[in-house]
Formats: sequence, C-alpha cells, structure tokens
Amino acid sequence: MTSSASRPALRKQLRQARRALSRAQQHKAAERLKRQLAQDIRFLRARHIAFYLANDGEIDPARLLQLASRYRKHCYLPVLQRWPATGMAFQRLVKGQRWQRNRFGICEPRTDRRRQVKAWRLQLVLLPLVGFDSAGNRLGMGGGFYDRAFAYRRRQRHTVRPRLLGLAHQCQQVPQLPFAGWDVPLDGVITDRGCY
Ligand SMILES: Nc1nc2c(c(=O)[nH]1)N(C=O)[C@@H](CNc1ccc(C(=O)N[C@@H](CCC(=O)O)C(=O)O)cc1)CN2
Ligand SMILES: Nc1ncnc2c1ncn2[C@@H]1O[C@H](COP(=O)(O)OP(=O)(O)OP(=O)(O)O)[C@@H](O)[C@H]1O
Repeated sequence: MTSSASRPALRKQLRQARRALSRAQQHKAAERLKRQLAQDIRFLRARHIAFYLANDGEIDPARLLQLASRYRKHCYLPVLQRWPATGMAFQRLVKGQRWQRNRFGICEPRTDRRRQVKAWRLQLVLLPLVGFDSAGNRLGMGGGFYDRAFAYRRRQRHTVRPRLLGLAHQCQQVPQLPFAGWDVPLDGVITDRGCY
C-alpha cells in the first residue's frame, strides 16, 4: 500500500480494502480485537468509554461494548450535531435505547442532550480509522469530526484524558501518512494483529 497518494485517494483505497474483507475475516478480526482490549489496562480501568457502531467495513468493537456493559461501565456513542453541522457529541447509551440514522446513514442513539457529555469527561475513546501509520497519525472518513471534538488536546498537551485509541484492521496500516495541522495524535492503535 503506497502512502504517497493524496489523502482522498488513500482514503478511497483503504476503504475499499476494509470493505473487501469477508464476513469470516471480519468475525475473526473482531474477536481478536476483543481479546486484546479485554486485557488492556486502559480498557479495564476506564469507566467512561466511547465506542462506535461499525460501518463501511470498520473493525467491529460491539463485543467490547457488550463486555463493558456487563462490567457496568458507562458506554457512549458519537452523535452528529444538527448545529453546528460540523459538531459531534458523545451520548451515553441507556437501557431500551432508541435509535436514529445520521445524515451518512450510520445508526446512532436518538439525540438526548441530557445524556451527552463533554469530550474531556470520557476516559477512553475508541476511534474508527480509515488508515494509520506507526507514528500514530490517523486518516478518518474526512469529516474532521473526531479532530474537532478533540482539538482542545492540541492546546493542552499535558491533558491525558481521554485516551484516544484508534481501532483498525491490519490492512489499514500505511508506511507514513501525511500529517495535517489539525490532526489530533492518537495514544495508540489496536488492530486484529497487535498494538502500535
Ligand atoms: N462507525 C462510525 N461512526 C461515525 C464515524 C465513523 O467514522 N465511523 N464518524 C467519524 O467521523 C462520524 C461520521 N463521519 C462520517 C464522515 C464522512 C462520511 C462520508 O463521507 N460518507 C459518504 C459520502 C458523503 C455522503 O453520503 O454525503 C461515503 O460513504 O462516501 C461518513 C461518515 C460519526 N460516526
Ligand atoms: N479543529 C478543527 N477546526 C476546524 N476544522 C477542522 C478541525 N479539524 C479538522 N478540520 C477540518 O475537517 C476536514 C477533514 O479533516 P480530515 O481529512 O483530517 O478528516 P479525518 O480526520 O479523516 O476525519 P474524522 O476526524 O471525521 O475521522 C479538514 O478539511 C479540516 O479543514
């Protein structure tokens, strides 16, 4: 996989690669991801964790969400804001949760501001990646939603909360991603094959 391609071209290639994975490969990857994170101190210690609902071939953290609920952790999902349209909040999941689709067709909890928290209240955020490199640079879907939600971390480098862990299939690693000024570096990346 070349990383000299432009961001949009690279995004397209990598999205195709993850969508091309078979159901059996997806299943295995999700299981391996769960096994790794279930023993990770960052997962075990965190009480407030943001997940995502897998879409577009993303590695699926649903098993971890189930595990976290069993441990009585507070689980959150991203919810796109209507205003500003570039905003994204994290909303806590509740029993009997009602759902809606966002403007990209991704399922999310029905908006309820009382259950939304400030990004810095979370202890661990599991981010969906389109691509990553060994330096912790990430490529997302291109909306800049996660970058904006955690932009404050670039001003407060000492802030450790929340930890940002990118999740990806191993086939999404590239040698080097072009760094954009607004990119918020990750604390780590976890794939079905290991940690970075
Ligand atoms: N599972 C999951 N949930 C998530 C994200 C994600 O990456 N994965 N997001 C992370 O930011 C946010 C949604 N961000 C997105 C940004 C751009 C496109 C996108 O470009 N979609 C279309 C094209 C545009 C359109 O339909 O109008 C596409 O699939 O090509 C989708 C989601 C919030 N929820
Ligand atoms: N902190 C910010 N303030 C304003 N605009 C931003 C900020 N961060 C990113 N953006 C804008 O968002 C757009 C998308 O950024 P980028 O291509 O890095 O998205 P991404 O990281 O792939 O997506 P995502 O964060 O949703 O996973 C860029 O054009 C950039 O201008």
